[in-house]
Amino acid sequence: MPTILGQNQYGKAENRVVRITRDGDTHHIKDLNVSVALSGDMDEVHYSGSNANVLPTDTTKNTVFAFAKEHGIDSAEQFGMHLARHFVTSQEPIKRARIRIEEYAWERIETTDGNSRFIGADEVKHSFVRKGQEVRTAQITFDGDRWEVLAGLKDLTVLNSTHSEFWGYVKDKYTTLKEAHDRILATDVSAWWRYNWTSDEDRAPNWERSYAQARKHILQAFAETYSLSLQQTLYQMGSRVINSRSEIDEIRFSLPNKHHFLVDLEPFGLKNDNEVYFAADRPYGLIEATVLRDGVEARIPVDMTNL
Ligand SMILES: O=c1[nH]c(=O)c2[nH]c(=O)[nH]c2[nH]1
Repeated sequence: MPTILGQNQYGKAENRVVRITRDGDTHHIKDLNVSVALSGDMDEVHYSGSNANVLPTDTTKNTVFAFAKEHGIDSAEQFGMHLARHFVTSQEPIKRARIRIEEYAWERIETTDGNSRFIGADEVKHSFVRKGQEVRTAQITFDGDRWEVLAGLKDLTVLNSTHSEFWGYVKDKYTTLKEAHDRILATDVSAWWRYNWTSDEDRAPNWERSYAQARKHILQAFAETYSLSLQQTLYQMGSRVINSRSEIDEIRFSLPNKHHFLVDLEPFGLKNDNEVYFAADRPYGLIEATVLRDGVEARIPVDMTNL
């Protein structure tokens, strides 16, 4: 049976580009997932394998990152228009470009304590939390006599665009990681904490307020810690919760290190001054630990945060 080629398109999907714009020590973030689909005179590559009309998908990826540097990202629409116009007008065989973009919204982490040297008025200028993300969790156990209440959250996505370093680590023959003195630190916070209330004879905590306060302290500690490792940030977040909430004795975190790699723009004659990053989704570092009030026994199961 003879066959003919039908509709076809190609390009690089899901380019995760993060653009940081620095206005003094106030940083702005644009976080996009950009998919490029090109079509045009592409019969030959399908029929005979001739690549004469094919702009590599790898090039379309590079263009996304280079344009983030060269043109900035004012809006997803404008950025998409720049890209689409570029592909259609610069390559004769390309007749149509479809750019799909998802934009992830971030808001600044607020502080009310006024106790950090990194804080402006009431916001940390380089610390962000993803909008509308987290899921609140709870686990209640009762044996007819005693209560155990665990509470927590997951998918609370946070990012510091500076005040994070990672260096001085062990190096063996397989180590290739470059030491970082100014990197992005981003994670999806999963946490479980345990209330020390166990008996109906005692007054139970105000669950709503405790949750809101624990969340606030986690965010503020993340924003206000000058981090030398995600492990250190984790410990700061945990001890901030334990020290400020007497009703909580124990907190366990599972923190994926969401790596952001600086994109090498040198091949395109562009300098990347800590502005354009590739947000990798996997593999990721996974940093997990419990922080306890001194003298209490650890009860939160080690694998709780993976449930
Ligand atoms: O904060 C970090 N902790 C690590 O243990 C680690 N390991 C790594 O490769 N990068 C990082 N970052």
